[in-house]
Amino acid sequence: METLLIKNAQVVRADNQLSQTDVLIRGNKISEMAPKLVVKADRVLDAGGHLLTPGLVDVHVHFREPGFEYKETIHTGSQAAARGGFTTVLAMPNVKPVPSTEQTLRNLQARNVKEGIVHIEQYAAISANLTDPKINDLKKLAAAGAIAFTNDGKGVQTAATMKDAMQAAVAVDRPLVAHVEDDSLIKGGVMNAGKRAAELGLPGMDPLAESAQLARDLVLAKVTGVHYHVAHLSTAESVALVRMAKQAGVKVTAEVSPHHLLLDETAIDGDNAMFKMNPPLRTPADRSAVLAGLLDGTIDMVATDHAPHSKEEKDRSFVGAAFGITGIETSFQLLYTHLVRPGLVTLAQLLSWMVTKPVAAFKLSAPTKVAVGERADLALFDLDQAHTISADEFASKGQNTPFIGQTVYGQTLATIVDGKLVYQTQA
Ligand SMILES: NC(=O)N[C@@H](CC(=O)O)C(=O)O
Ligand SMILES: [Zn+2]
Ligand SMILES: [Zn+2]
Repeated sequence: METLLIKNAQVVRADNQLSQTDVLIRGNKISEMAPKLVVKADRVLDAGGHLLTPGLVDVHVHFREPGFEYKETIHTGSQAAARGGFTTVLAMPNVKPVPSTEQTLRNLQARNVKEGIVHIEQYAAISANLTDPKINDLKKLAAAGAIAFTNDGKGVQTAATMKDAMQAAVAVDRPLVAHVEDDSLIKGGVMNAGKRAAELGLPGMDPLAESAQLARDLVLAKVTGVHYHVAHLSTAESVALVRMAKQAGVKVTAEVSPHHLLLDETAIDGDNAMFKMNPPLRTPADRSAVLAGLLDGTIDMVATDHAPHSKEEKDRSFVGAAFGITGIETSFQLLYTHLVRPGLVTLAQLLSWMVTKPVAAFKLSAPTKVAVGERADLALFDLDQAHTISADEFASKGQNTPFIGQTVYGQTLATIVDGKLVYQTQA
């Protein structure tokens, strides 16, 4: 079996202390760890005293293939994931055709395996075209290996459809993931309704579009007993609802995106569609609330909602541009820089939100620690060297992020999947 020896790495222990180690990988597993390993290996990677972690896990990415390969492909999306330090991602079903049948799902899974350089789990759609009131055959889709079900991109508009979907998801013991958005409250809005939208003269979206549908779903989740997962939660009201629901014993988990943690509507510097995404950037109070929710465990994890679009689709005014920003190549770096470095959270906390919690919530096979016997899905990060994010460095086809130009720490030096180096920075 192939061996790879990683020399002189630092790993984070559960108590947030760093400890120095060499790591020997044999095949796809870690076979030995010790401060100094004297062994012959087929390949040696000098970690240079940098941070080695379990590969990051992102439960919310858009890879656009098939149907929208001009925005991203499975290959470029997974290269972007590796460049961000991610080794497992869960791909959203808003592609063409939407995986609503066993056959379309199986085709997509085969493509993920063939084209992907990281582990890609595939979501199946709740209903045809993400909009049909009648639900798909979730039993068949689960048997074919759907990791969970979602109509991400669209809210499930009626309680009847959501209740049916929850009951079907319970029956196959898979999570139901919700993009909560009540269309009747959106009214053509393109950013959060409120002060900034008024200043910019742009149509606003009522934040109740998120929380009102979430409240409905939490009641349905309580009654059906489903594991209900809230995608890209973004308002203070939503945090309060999930907090109450958890206290009431509802089986609910929630994710927040890096941009909702780090930006709010006051950052929108004009009619600049780099700041256009769904849900939109909210108020400073909402931003504080989602961070507080993450800190107190109401929100379980961070997910990027990596949503690449072409230059042309984002070069339009706010009203005409596509919703969504990329995120998988900058998320760890931004959160490390803005949350861990200033001492707001620990590295161990950040890794729990980007590895341990997503693995637990979605019952993934990905490793959650760097330890002997674990699958060798690993990432090596440079926490010391400053780096300025630039558009031309992305592996993703998408360059649509408002974080271009920011200086961050935590660049990925190397990423290992199943014991194989899939990404390494040029020295
Ligand atoms: N987040 C976005 O603004 N856009 C996503 C869809 C989604 O996540 O709802 C996309 O697919 O582009
Ligand atoms: Zn969504
Ligand atoms: Zn999404």
